[in-house]
Amino acid sequence: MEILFATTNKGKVKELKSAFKTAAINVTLKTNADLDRPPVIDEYGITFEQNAKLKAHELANYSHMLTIADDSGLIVDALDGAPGVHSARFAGPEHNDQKNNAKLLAELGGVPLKKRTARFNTTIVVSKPGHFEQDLVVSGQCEGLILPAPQGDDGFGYDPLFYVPEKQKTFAEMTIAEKNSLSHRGRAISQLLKELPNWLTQFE
Ligand SMILES: O=c1nc[nH]c2c1ncn2[C@H]1C[C@H](O)[C@@H](COP(=O)(O)OP(=O)(O)OP(=O)(O)O)O1
Ligand SMILES: [Mg+2]
Repeated sequence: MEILFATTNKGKVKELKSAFKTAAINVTLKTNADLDRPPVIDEYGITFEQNAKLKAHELANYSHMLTIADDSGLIVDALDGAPGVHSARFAGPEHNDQKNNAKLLAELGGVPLKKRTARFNTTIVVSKPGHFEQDLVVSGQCEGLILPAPQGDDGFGYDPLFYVPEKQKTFAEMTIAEKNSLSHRGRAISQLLKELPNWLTQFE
């Protein structure tokens, strides 16, 4: 079976591919990078689910493929839940991972470690062209702390600042398999793998 992962984020692709491989799921995963001039999605939703659906539906319509989309973000308690659904564009129009991390550290300047609690959320939507009312929606969360300085070189996005107390490591200090075993995205993917076979039967 061929599925489109409607994303431009190579880090997400590595994690989903690794999880599918571990679960021995026999799926060929394509991404936006495999399409000819894929649409750029305006993620104007106010929830992760809305944004995941915007991505899944536009790319399903464009590709005519069964399509998965992932909308994720970091929810920081001391910032009243910011950056949340705005995590990708936290640093403004010229955002990138480095600028987003710098902005997060600046906003949390002077906040002691025990008040730097945060969680990641991933919401994944699976859409079949022509059947959007039957979307499959799953989510996962992971609790952690925002460190005052980056630690580790792996991963992407806010990974070097996101510390998981049980592992005494940031996401950027974990292998993909270890991150998937406890991360927001890993948990959402586990739920997806549990629900997908039964969800697919309604289209047989
Ligand atoms: O596991 C993660 N570890 C660290 N950072 C993460 C993670 N997961 C999402 N993030 C960051 C990346 C981006 O700044 C924002 C999500 O934004 P989000 O719109 O979902 O993804 P994106 O724009 O990078 O790719 P796309 O929309 O094409 O799937 O949060
Ligand atoms: Mg995005």
